[in-house]
Amino acid sequence: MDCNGYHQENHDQNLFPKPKVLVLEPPPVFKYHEDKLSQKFHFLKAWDSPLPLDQFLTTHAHSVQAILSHGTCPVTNSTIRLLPSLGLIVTTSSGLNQIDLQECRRRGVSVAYAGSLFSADVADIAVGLLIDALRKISAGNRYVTQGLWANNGDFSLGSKLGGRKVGIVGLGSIGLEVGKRLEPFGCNILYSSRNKKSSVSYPYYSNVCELAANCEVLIICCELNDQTRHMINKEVLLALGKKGLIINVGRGAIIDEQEMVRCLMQGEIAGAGLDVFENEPHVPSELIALDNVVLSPHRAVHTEETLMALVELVIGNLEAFFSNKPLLSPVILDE
Ligand SMILES: O=CC(=O)O
Repeated sequence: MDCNGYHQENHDQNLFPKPKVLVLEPPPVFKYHEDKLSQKFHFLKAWDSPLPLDQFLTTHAHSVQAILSHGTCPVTNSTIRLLPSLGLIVTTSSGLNQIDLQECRRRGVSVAYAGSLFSADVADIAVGLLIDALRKISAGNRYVTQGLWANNGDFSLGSKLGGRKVGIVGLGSIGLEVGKRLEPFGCNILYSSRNKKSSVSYPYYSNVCELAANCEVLIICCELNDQTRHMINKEVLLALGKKGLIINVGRGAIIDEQEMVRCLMQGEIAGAGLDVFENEPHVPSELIALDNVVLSPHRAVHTEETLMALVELVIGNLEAFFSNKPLLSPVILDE
């Protein structure tokens, strides 16, 4: 047994109790794989307790060494401060905006995340939303299922994907996968990113507004942080222009959602394909009513296959932590 009280080969709960892991809100992975996770760890379910959160945390304060979190579950500095034994936060997300990383750094709490596990799945959805928005697949589905086709209605023309100038905002692992998929369709890829990438020959724009002015589609693939919050504002949307489409698989708050809704309603941009929203699961009713908008419930990251791989990664990270081994997918918390 190691100093964290964890014995990897042991399965006898009576002799060696399972390590306790705090869960603030049920992560989506619980819905499918809770049994598998529970074979290894004892989950303290804050949301299931009649106690108010603070009281629940205070009750378990000294026994919580690890938290299992997910993309829309905030782990705030007040939560971290109530847990003096906390050493690890494992999030099932690639995004980290929901965790107070500064407090983790200050306290020496490690963080593990999904890394690029979802990048291919997210890129697939980005391309799917783009094709849907251009070729009106969802709108066509509504047209048929609402009986309009049978009633000799008129269905408007879509636009071609090939030859389109696509601006990728954030050329990390998701953005690169999006580019890789769209090149064979004959799209011209441009991008903006914190830094110019030597691995690609796509034209680079350090300014997102200039990128928008030079492309017909913007695909948001970057992370949400203080620099990117509302980075896609009125100026960028107007630069994208009346024929422009916006696709978002990053985080809702990267776009000024109110401004985007206004631009869509007033025809200042042509359409949108959105997997993420500012205030999930709330989606502005104006977006729901628009026929030129394709909506998806923040599911770009979830496929059966990737969730299986995610469970293994979560288990691997927790086991590594409780046996004092290096984490499988650590977040590097810079000074
Ligand atoms: O959106 C989900 C994630 O960040 O993994």
